[in-house]
Amino acid sequence: MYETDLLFGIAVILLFIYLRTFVRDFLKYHHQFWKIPGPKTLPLTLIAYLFTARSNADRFEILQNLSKRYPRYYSLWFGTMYLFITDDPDVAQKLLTLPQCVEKNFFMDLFGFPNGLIAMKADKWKNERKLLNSTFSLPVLQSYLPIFTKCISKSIECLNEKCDKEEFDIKHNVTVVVMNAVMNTTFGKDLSRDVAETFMTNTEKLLDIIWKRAMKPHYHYKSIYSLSNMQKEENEYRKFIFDFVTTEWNKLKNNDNDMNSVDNSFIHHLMKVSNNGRNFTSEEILDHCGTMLVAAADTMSTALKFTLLMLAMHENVQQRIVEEINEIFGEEDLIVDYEKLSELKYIEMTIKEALRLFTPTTGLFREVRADVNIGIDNVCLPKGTNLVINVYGLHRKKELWGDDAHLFRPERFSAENSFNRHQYAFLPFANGMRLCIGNRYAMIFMKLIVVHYIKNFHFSTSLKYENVRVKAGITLKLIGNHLVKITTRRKGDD
Ligand code: HEM
Repeated sequence: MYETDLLFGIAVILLFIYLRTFVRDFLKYHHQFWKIPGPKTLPLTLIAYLFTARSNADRFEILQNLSKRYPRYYSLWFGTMYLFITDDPDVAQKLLTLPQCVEKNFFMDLFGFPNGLIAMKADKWKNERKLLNSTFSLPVLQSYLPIFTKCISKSIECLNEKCDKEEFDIKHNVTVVVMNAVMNTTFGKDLSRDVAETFMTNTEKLLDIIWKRAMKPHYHYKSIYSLSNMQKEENEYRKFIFDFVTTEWNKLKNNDNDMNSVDNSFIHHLMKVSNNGRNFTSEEILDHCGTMLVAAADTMSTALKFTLLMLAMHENVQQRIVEEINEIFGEEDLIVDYEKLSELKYIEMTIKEALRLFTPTTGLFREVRADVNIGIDNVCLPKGTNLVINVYGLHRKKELWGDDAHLFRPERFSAENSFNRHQYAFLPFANGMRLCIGNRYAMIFMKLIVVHYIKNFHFSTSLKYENVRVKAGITLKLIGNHLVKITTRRKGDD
């Protein structure tokens, strides 16, 4: 009896908190809510609607269908949150370039690492970003080329073991090569295969839990979430990553020799910034490094897994890449410096097309800090509105990409075909004020992987393009495995 009363009491209190927040926010936003198109359900109805969906993939589809039903933009209540969602490039451009929209919203607070660039509050972010830009300058990135090449050579040795055999999930190999490259350029350190995979597994699980929490409005309340098993799991994954970064940092900090040996890495460049007047605390250094590892690892491995799968499915594209490699390198062994890398235009187009269809980051989240006019239909968003740029929807819009928007066709990124394209139609790395700091890093590394892998192996798969299904998370996920078969590419195969 006592327990039932207690549970009833808790339920009443929670309902009260919920209704109070909802009524407060509803009074604040209702003028907009009625003006802007969107499902006019009460928040609880929409949540029920989303929850009756069988799976994460269905939920993602429901949200994407809403974008089709309300072209350009719409608004809805999600729990007690008022969301403004757009897949329109003009609106995206306006919002992503406005100082009033530089703040990340509540979803990004869940990411953690508050002193890292991704989740950092806007007031601090502006200066910090200026300082950190130097750690991703072109000379720094060019100096990473030999490191990337070494990691890729090791990866090719591992792939050789799978060559001319059965189909396998390329995920594991991609994970290891990405983690190794990122660890080397962050801490100047190699990882064993096991450690690389464990780090990636913890990262994926952490991001998965953050996403699940974001999708469950009752867990937006810290008091409720802290009682859940998800919170315990999240702590575990976070602790793994935090301990990992702390151990690496302590090793370097306590040993000058070690610090000198990593003079070509993010931590070294960060210390240079720190010694030049902006003294970072240990906490800030750990958050910056943790952010870089997590931000780089999951996004790049997602992008690469989809790119390789697309190559395996599109023989004609692979063939065109082989021709490009032959044109640029002839019969010589691959020695890929920055100039040669810049000449690999078709590989770049291929990666961009994979990033368009399978953008690792499906949405961008912001909070409006002062009332803003979105620049069309005289819509004004009040302070506090949560913005979502639906990048996945934007990248597949027929109005922007043509009737064949759903097809994998790298040619749409040729210079002539891109000439008239809206600057904000393609946002895999965001754009505007909080553009991804690692975008050039990612493109260099991914191009290098593709040129080496395709020079060495022919990719195929039994999977069919028309059966590819995805689900959203912090990064996009394929439903099923990235199955490929690789065979040795011999001279004359092309
Ligand atoms: C294919 C690979 C990548 C993709 C698709 C990607 C995507 C993105 C996107 C969409 C954002 C903006 C997030 C937002 O506005 O909420 C972002 C920010 C960021 N990314 Fe990347 N990223 C990639 C690779 C990398 C790499 C390699 C690094 C570091 C080595 C990195 C570090 C960051 C950081 C630190 C931010 C926060 C920037 C800021 O707010 O100033 N990313 N990334």
